[in-house]
Amino acid sequence: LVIDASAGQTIFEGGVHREENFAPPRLLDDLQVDIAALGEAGHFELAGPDMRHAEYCDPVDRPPVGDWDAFFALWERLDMVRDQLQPELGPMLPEIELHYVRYPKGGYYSRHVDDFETTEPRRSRRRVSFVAYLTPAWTDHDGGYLRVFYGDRYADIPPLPGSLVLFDSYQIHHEVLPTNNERFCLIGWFHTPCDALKSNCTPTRRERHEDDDFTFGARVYLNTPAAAASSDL
Ligand SMILES: O=C(O)CCC(=O)C(=O)O
Ligand SMILES: [Fe+2]
Repeated sequence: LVIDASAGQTIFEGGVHREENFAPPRLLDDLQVDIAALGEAGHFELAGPDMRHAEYCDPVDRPPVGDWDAFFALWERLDMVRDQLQPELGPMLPEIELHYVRYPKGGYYSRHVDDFETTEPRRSRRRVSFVAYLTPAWTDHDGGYLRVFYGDRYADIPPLPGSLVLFDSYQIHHEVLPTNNERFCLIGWFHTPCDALKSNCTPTRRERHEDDDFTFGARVYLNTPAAAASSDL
């Protein structure tokens, strides 16, 4: 197991799983080199809407700079996480949505959810959100906590270097509190396949899947590798 065995159950129940030292210190060092090189190459771009103040970069489709092997090591570990979570959370596509994010001093991200109802047809939707925190050092004074909401209560999660945080993309409202220092992370989403013929696949009522099928509300998605392989994000 690449993360704690309790992770799938925690996420299934609408909790937040935190895994400390997901990226070991040496990998963290190399990832910082990678991010710095991509920054110098001008590969980061400001996110559009003003609810967030951060810059994003595609770590996969990149100019030939940085430490690809370090990024790839993190990507592989995340793919193992995806594999580990499938028995509890249902099938998730091998294509993973990924961004490096840089929050400058004063950066933030207002309260939001990562997946929401849509009337647009879609082939997959965000199922599990994850954030790998890649800032070299963090102290309480740096701020930039991830605030997660449970109804009218909340918890503040420190962006500890090398830690990984995972939660349900549809259920968990969250925000990034203003950071007092530059803050780096790799964020991304594991997608679940949708029935391409239906307009959307928003879960209305959650049920635990059984054997090879899993159910969100009224819809059943078959766990067939062929279906997963042919979908794109
Ligand atoms: O930076 C973080 O801790 C979370 C970012 C986030 O919520 C998002 O990009 O959707
Ligand atoms: Fe988010």
